[in-house]
Amino acid sequence: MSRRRIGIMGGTFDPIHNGHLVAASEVADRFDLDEVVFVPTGKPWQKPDSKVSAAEHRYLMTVIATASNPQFTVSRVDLDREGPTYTVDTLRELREVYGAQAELFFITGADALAKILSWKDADQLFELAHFVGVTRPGFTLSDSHLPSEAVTLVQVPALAISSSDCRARVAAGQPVWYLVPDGVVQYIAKHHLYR
Ligand SMILES: Nc1ncnc2c1ncn2[C@@H]1O[C@H](COP(=O)(O)OP(=O)(O)OP(=O)(O)O)[C@@H](O)[C@H]1O
Ligand SMILES: O=C(O)c1ccc[n+]([C@@H]2O[C@H](COP(=O)([O-])O)[C@@H](O)[C@H]2O)c1
Repeated sequence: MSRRRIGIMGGTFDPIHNGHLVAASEVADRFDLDEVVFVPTGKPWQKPDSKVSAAEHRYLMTVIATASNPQFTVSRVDLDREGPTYTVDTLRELREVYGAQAELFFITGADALAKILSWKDADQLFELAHFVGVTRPGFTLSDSHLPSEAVTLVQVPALAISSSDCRARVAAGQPVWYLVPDGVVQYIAKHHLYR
């Protein structure tokens, strides 16, 4: 049996937007992945607490956004673990879930990749998964600070969308249609998020 190839898309997803989905879809195609698991962060310790929406809202928006794609799944590992979210823990837990034979590919945008050496136990991350850095408008994609065999850089269609811009648009009464999936637009309105 061939080894399963699993992409991991970690993020705060406050809210999940089409930039996340396009990046995951593109990497799934290039790397011939069997599945991409979206992992909403529990406590993103490098973002200010007061600014992050309740975990269950972020989880449900991620489920809604990914529901129509048979290759996409959502994991609660980071939401259900106590304390700050560290990717080193995420990768260890997902290794247990998917088994020793699975190949794991952790997907990060250019901004996240640039900061990866500030993550907990950064030196161990590259033994736990292969890292895929994707282009993102406004950021320079580089792996010169990282071990060369551990990272692959991939160009994805440029979507100049960020969660912070989506939140600001909702707060200002501007539309987020076509920046986030339709179901997420409706979820945000129904729960009065970002007002
Ligand atoms: N438009 C995009 N294109 C490519 N990658 C992206 C894009 N937006 C986010 N990412 C990547 O997705 C992952 C999760 O991002 P996150 O949930 O923090 O969204 P964000 O838009 O960066 O949020 P915020 O604006 O609140 O900081 C990160 O690795 C990030 O680099
Ligand atoms: O492990 C860490 O210390 C660490 C620090 C910052 C971010 N991360 C992970 O990077 C991913 C993207 O994070 P963010 O903050 O850009 O949404 C997400 O899976 C986070 O858990 C991980």
